Amino acid sequence: MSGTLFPAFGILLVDDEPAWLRSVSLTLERSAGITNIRSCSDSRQVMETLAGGDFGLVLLDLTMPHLSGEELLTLIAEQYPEITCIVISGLNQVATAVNCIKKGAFDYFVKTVEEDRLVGGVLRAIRMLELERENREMHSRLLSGGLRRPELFSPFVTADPAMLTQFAYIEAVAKSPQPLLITGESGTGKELLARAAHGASGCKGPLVAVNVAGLDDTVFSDTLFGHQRGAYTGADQPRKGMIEEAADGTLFLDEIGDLGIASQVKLLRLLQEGEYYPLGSDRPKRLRARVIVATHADLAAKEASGQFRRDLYYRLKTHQVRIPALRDRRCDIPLLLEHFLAEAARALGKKKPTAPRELSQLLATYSFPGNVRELKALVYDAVSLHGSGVLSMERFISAIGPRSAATAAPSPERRNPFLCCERLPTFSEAAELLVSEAMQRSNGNQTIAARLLGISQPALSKRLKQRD
Ligand SMILES: Nc1ncnc2c1ncn2[C@@H]1O[C@H](COP(=O)(O)OP(=O)(O)OP(=O)(O)O)[C@@H](O)[C@H]1O
Repeated sequence: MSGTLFPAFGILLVDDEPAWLRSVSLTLERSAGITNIRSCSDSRQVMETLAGGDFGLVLLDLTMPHLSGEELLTLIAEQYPEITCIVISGLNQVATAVNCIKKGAFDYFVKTVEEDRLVGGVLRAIRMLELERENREMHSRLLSGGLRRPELFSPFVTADPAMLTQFAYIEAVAKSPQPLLITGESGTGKELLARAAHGASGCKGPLVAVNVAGLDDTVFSDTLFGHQRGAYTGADQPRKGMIEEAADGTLFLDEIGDLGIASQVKLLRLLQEGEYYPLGSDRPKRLRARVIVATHADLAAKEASGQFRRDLYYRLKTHQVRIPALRDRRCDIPLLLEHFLAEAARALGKKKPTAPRELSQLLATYSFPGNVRELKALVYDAVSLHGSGVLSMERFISAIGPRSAATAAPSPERRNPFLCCERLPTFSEAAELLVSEAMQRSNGNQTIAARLLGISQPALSKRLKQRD
């Protein structure tokens, strides 16, 4: 839904009857928001027109003076195999239809067919072409391995290959009118990524963010769809909905996993039909914004337990990116630490402090349930208390200590590490193993190893001496 034209490629209508061209063009625009349309009433100009523009789809009349639709179908298939043709004929003849399909037509409609079926066929072709384009784009992106516009992702500090792959994916699907689903734990950067996706879409309009968690169905409808004056008691003034505010831009719905079932139905209808009714109005408005949704929740699990509608889930996950948790991309921790130290020092008007070596080691053992946001807050807190010289570890130790990697809630498979041991180790064997593991994880730093083990540093030192 970039700019104002949909789809991103052109659709050429070919028919020798100008009245029919006007009527189809109007139908496609009114019922499906299709605006990237050009018409041609002279069959001899079709090939020249195709040569001059970025066309993806041609709607072709069969019976025309000079060149027939079937002749054009053959020419287009030869010279522009990437263009899809739909034949629209005044005749309902099975043999002709079969012949056209054999020549490569995507579909065949009779002019008297109901509008809905024709529009449905055109939308199907658009969807297929979009998927093909995305596929090609992804393929070339993977082969070239680079980003087209790396500056869009510059707010992200990362060297993680999985993150960089997600950026390439975001660029590949940037112009798709289909929704984009961003998942990831709280604080991983979902909103930051939504902003990058908005930038990559090239849409001229704004990004309008709405946190839908906790909105009841009426507030949800009012916020998104707006209302007319007098729509309900207290609606003294008309109100534009967020969908309208986001026109030609992006509507970002955060915390989508917490949306109630009634509102889920409304969102699905909006995405399927591309239109909505402001409260109190019986005149539909078109959705002219791209929709990006984000959640920290496990939508698959919510769908399985009946808390999230399956049809909406499938619709939303057409394009999906998952941002890994910070603990799963530990190589980013030192980079983010340096970045936030410099950023916090700038913001607080201080000289950038030097981080002690042990700090990186301590952070490397921590599970960061609040992800990047938590690391950022920790660094800002420490820098704000900092005087001069080397940054103190104190704030980090007091914040991280009680919830460090060793004491964080264990995952189910780690709850009992002895499950697979046929013979249980003795107390002293288990203690020895624990000490070795802690020393390894802390790179030999006794202060950190002691914290991991939940004992004091002198107690650990005594144990280590006993080993020697
Ligand atoms: N890779 C990164 N580099 C730099 N800053 C980042 C990065 N990831 C996240 N941030 C920063 O961390 C903070 C949290 O990011 P953001 O709000 O996008 O997370 P979120 O996943 O949307 O969180 P929530 O689920 O709680 O809404 C922001 O200040 C953001 O700028």
